[in-house]
Amino acid sequence: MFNPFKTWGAATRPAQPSALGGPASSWRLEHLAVGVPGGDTLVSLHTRIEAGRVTAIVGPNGAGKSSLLSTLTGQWQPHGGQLFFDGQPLSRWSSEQLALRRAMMMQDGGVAFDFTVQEVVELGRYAHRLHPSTDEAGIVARAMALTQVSAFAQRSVRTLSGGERARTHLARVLAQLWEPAACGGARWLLLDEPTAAMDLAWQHQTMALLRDWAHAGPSAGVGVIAVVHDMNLALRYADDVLLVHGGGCLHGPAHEVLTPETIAQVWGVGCFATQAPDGTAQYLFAQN
Ligand SMILES: Nc1ncnc2c1ncn2[C@@H]1O[C@H](COP(=O)(O)OP(=O)(O)OP(=O)(O)O)[C@@H](O)[C@H]1O
Repeated sequence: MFNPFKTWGAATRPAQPSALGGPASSWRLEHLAVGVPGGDTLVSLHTRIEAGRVTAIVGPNGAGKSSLLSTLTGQWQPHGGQLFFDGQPLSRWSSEQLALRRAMMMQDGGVAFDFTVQEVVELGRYAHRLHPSTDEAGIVARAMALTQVSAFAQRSVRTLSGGERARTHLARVLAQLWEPAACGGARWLLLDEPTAAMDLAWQHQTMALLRDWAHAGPSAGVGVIAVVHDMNLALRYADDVLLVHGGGCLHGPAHEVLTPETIAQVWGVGCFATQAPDGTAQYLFAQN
């Protein structure tokens, strides 16, 4: 049976020039089969994700979004196909090399020990311990200031609210990638529902910050891959959307993937387009 989710990927899109001026950095997913270790394959993907852009991973509960992230981070082995990071199979990268190039914020923000907020953010700098920056403390302080957790610096993360904890982990991953990697190449943020626990203002501040890191400012050129459930956040802040559904994916510009028709087909929710004052398309939803 015809399944559009298995036929349209971004694999044939031309490479974007790198905002860093170097060679384009990308993840290449070649017929990549993703699934829980020892379980069935959840989704197969054949596409390429490029740096200097925000890519939102969307899809229904259980579709395989977190599983895809776990595969991209190397925590889970692919069930099949190939996964290349900057042209090299992911398995050929050492964890030390990868830690200088990509930072991860997974769904469970719990920490095993009773760390303070500052200690959690300092963990982001662990990857740089052999070649520290000239201002390690300043990086940690600036990352905490950016996500406004400085006031909690000496509190145990276990005592924070869900949103405060999420902002602490956001500061951690930003601290990890604060400076361009000495080895060159773009830096990547892999984030699983970073805004899920955040209030309305922080959802927008976080997505705007991620977009700035991808597009503008001193950190321009960072690749951002983030699982999000909010279609309007994805429409407003993501360049591309990778929609995981029914064992396959759609990947392309956000407004081309997240059409009212596709949303109705995938989630069974009615969707009416409206326009924000800045011209951004946004949707109103109603159960069909
Ligand atoms: N460690 C695990 N062991 C067994 N099954 C798992 C495990 N992790 C996930 N699964 C199952 O794999 C499927 C995909 O899970 P995954 O977390 O990737 O979905 P998701 O798209 O991220 O969903 P959500 O939107 O609910 O976060 C689900 O059916 C889930 O129950």
